Amino acid sequence: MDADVIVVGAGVAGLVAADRLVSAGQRVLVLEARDRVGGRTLTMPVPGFDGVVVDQGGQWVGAGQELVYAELSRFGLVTFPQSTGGGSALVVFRGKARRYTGRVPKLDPITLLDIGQAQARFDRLAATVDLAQPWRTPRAEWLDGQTFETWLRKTCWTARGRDFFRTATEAVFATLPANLSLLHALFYAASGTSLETLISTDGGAQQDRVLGGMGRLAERLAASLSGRIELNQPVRSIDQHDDGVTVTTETRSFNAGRVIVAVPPALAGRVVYTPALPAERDQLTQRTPHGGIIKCHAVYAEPFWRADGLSAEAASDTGPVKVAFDASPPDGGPGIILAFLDGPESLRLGALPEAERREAVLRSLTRFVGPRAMEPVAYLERDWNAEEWTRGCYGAHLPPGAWTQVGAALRAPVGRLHFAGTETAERWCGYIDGAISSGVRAATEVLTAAP
Ligand SMILES: Cc1cc2nc3c(=O)[nH]c(=O)nc-3n(C[C@H](O)[C@H](O)[C@H](O)COP(=O)(O)OP(=O)(O)OC[C@H]3O[C@@H](n4cnc5c(N)ncnc54)[C@H](O)[C@@H]3O)c2cc1C
Repeated sequence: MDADVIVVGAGVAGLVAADRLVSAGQRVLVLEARDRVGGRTLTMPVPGFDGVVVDQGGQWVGAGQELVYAELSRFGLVTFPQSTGGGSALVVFRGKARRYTGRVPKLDPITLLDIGQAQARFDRLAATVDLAQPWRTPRAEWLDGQTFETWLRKTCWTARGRDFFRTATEAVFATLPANLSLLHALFYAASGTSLETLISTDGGAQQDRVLGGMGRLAERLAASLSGRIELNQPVRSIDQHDDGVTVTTETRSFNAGRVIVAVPPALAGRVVYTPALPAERDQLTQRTPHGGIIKCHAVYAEPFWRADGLSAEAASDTGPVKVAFDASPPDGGPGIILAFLDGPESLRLGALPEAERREAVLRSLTRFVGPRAMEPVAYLERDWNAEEWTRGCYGAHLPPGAWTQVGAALRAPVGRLHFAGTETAERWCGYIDGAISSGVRAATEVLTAAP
């Protein structure tokens, strides 16, 4: 045996699972396809600015994500508020830009009333979701038998109200409401407290950033697992037999007693299993598509928008950039704007030559902070749709029928195989907090499983 337990995937979920198993005295080996750890978290230096970094993957930690705060503080990593620079946020709706402070964007009263009534109905339904077993939610088949878009068309009184939720859905799920089952939208929101929490900065999921970057968390976890992680080892097949499991990568084979597969379900479905996994599990992995994200950072000599009373936090109902934030370092230095290309826009722009995409992104940012947006001193982007070992972000979403028909296979172990990853989390599904809890849960499953 090469290890008691092999963990496939060195994202936060896999690293946390390995960490907890090692603490419990298990011999662990982590196999990672990439040449780095961290998966969907990745901190990169900004060229030309010593010590300045940007997070090209997951970056925020927010209200209710106690597991992330605890894990960060264990490694001495500190956070600072997203809203450091002050200034007004901006909403560009129907071509009209409006500044606002606080939580509620400045829209006309009828639209705000409509958003309020639809959100209240959504919250009432979300409160009924069984987070551990969404398919057991009251009226689960009815909720799962329609898309979020269908529900919005029935529920919102105004086109503007619908467009608000469409923009919010793209920002949160990186896909259109037409692609989500209503049950999934409700589950995901309840899993992260509420839709409002998911779209909010102060008191919400975008509350704090990590000094030095969120990528440090995976680096610290990996350092404490030193010698137990093999990089550049894409797992191609997993064979279960009477006395253990053989995991085969492109170049080597490894044996262990049990395996934790800590990769998103769609990618887990590309591994060849012997014997074949139960049909329900295979069908699940066929029905967990990813959203689409290109995360872009435009770097300027200074955060010039602050002199205009702007925070660089902006949302728009038209793209290509629909959501932007200030990503400048907290202690002076360059000004950095983070711009998301999400959903179908990310696929469309991802197919363009880099220079054209950059031009489109910067032009889009001029709507938020003016013409100086066109003259960055540096520009970085990461197309997560094109990344071989992610293939779209922020994570998986479930289309109609998937939760109620095959959802039970999401985290059910199969023989000596266990499943982790943020997609399997009950709380903060899709977020780093969910990745942590899933790693802890899978490690506990292994430790309590019959030998
Ligand atoms: C642009 C972006 C912004 C985000 N923003 C936030 C945020 O602000 N806050 C937040 O909480 N979350 C955010 N997220 C989501 C968050 O990053 C993820 O939920 C979390 O990192 C997922 O961790 P994981 O370990 O479950 O999966 P992953 O990080 O995807 O880890 C899976 C690992 O498995 C590896 N792998 C895949 N296939 C194989 C194979 N066959 N063999 C071996 N290894 C394999 C991958 O390389 C990867 O390292 C964001 C994500 C993205 C992409």
